[in-house]
Amino acid sequence: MNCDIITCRNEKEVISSLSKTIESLAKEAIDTRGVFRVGFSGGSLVKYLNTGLPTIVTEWSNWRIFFCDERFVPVESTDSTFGTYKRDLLPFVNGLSEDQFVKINSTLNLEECAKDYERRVVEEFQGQSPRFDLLLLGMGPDGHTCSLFPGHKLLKENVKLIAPIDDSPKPPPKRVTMTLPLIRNSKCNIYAMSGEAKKDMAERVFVKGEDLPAGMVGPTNGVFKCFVDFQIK
Ligand SMILES: O=C1O[C@H](COP(=O)(O)O)[C@@H](O)[C@H](O)[C@H]1O
Repeated sequence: MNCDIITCRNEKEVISSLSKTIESLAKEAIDTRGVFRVGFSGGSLVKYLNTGLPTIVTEWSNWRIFFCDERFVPVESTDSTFGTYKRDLLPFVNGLSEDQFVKINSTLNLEECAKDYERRVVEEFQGQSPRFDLLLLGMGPDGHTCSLFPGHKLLKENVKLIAPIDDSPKPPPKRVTMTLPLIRNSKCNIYAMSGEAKKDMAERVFVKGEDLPAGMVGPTNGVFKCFVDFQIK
C-alpha cells in the first residue's frame, strides 16, 4: 500500500483540496470517456462532499454515482447514506439529478439486494471489468472502511464484487458493501479526514501498517491519496 498523504492546515483546506482533486479527476474521465464513475461513502465524508461538491466546475450530467457501501434501510431512514446526499447535496447542485445515483433496492431481501447492486455495477461497465474512476472512502475509528470490518470474513471475499453483511458491529447491522477486489480494481481511492480522533487510526494504518481493512484498500494499478489536517508520524 503506497498512499500519498496530503497534509492540510485545517478541515476547510481538506475540503477544498479534496474538491479540487475530484474536479480534476472528473474532468479527465469525462474528457477521455464521456463519463465519470465514482463511489461515495457515508459517515464523516458526507459533510465534506456536501460542502465541497457544490463549489466545483464539472459536467454534472456525465457523473454516475455509486455507493462504496450502503446501509440496508429505506431512503427515508436517517441511517441511509443516499438519504443524506438526497437531502443535503442534490438540491444544491445544478445539473445533478437523482437518477444519476445508483441506489440499492432495500425492498429486496439483503442477499438479493447485494446481488442486484452487483448486477447494476457489472452492467454499468458493459462487459469490461468494473473499474471505477474514483472511490471516496472513509476510515472508521476501529479501522473499518466501506462496511469491511476488522477480522470479518468478508475481507477474504474474492468472488463477489458487492457483498451483503448482516452482522456489522457498527449499527445498523445490515448493509451492502463493495469488496476488496472491486475496490482494488479502481483507478483511484481517496480518504479525507480531519481532527485528532482520526489521527491515531491514520497512523496505525499508514505508519505502523497494522492489518486493518482501511489499510487493505488502494488500487493495484492506480492512485491512492489521503487528505488530512494533522501530522502523521
Ligand atoms: O458506517 C460507515 O462508516 C465509515 C466510516 O465513517 P466515519 O464517520 O468514521 O468517517 C464510512 O466510510 C461508511 O461509508 C459508513 O457506512
